[in-house]
Amino acid sequence: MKLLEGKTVLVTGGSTGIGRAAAIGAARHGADVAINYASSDNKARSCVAEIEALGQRAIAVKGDVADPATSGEFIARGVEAFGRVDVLVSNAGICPFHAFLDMPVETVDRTFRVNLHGAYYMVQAAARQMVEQGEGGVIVAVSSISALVGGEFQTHYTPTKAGVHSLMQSAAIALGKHGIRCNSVLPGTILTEINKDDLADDAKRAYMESRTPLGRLGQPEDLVGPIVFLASDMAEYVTGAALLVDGGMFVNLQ
Ligand SMILES: NC(=O)C1=CN([C@@H]2O[C@H](COP(=O)(O)OP(=O)(O)OC[C@H]3O[C@@H](n4cnc5c(N)ncnc54)[C@H](O)[C@@H]3O)[C@@H](O)[C@H]2O)C=CC1
Ligand SMILES: C[C@H](O)[C@@H]1OC(=O)[C@H](O)[C@@H]1O
Repeated sequence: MKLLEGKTVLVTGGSTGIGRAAAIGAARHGADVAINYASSDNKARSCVAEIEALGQRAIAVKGDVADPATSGEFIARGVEAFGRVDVLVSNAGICPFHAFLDMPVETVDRTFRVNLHGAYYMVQAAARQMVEQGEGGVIVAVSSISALVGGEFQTHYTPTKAGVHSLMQSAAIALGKHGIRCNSVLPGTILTEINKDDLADDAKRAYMESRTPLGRLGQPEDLVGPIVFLASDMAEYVTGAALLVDGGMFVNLQ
């Protein structure tokens, strides 16, 4: 069953990892897709090609989500290509692991700007378009298990993920009257570019696996079902919710 037939889905940070899997997963469910991407033209092009091979339309729009101008441009290009925006997956993010006491100001600033400010601008721009269309819409933000628990080398990162989670709660209230649903997914540890170096440490990787009741770390594709579900009419009475997608890691104290 295709859950997003005829929908237009926009995904930030869509050329790699979770965003790419979500973009291609949405296309498999019948959506036309616009991806925002930061740097690699080749990866963005290959994502577009993969979506087109599924028989759906796709565009890639380059832009830094930390720049407030990027959000308006991304939404406008999506509307220009497909006529409307039904779903935004706000996913772009960075996690430059670093110790707390000597954390560079620039690293804190950049992480906040990309992960939290970027999500804010994108969610606001998509919501403005959805309100103008007058037929509701859906926003799914990629927060993290890190919205709920800390990380020694993530003191600049975990607050942004708590912020994204909180943004979805407040946006759900602000936008409910317009029929726009806002939810977040909270991935656990998913094997992507963002943590390739961190998990190159075999001992750390084995420890993270051992903490996961389902016995393995996640793959980007593990997020597709939860994101597509929240984006679809199957979740039509779900808003302001947060869905952990972590193989059980969060509940595993001892
Ligand atoms: N991999 C993991 O274990 C987890 C990841 N997440 C979140 O998932 C999201 C996606 O990350 P992953 O797929 O894991 O890693 P990834 O590195 O493959 O994906 C992040 C994407 O965001 C893009 N991006 C970074 N800065 C950007 C900017 N300024 N403007 C536009 N795009 C930008 C990157 O180019 C990349 O395509 C992030 O928000 C991350 O915080 C959340 C929980 C766990
Ligand atoms: C990048 C990390 O491996 C990953 O990011 C998150 O949000 C998770 O909590 C993991 O720490």
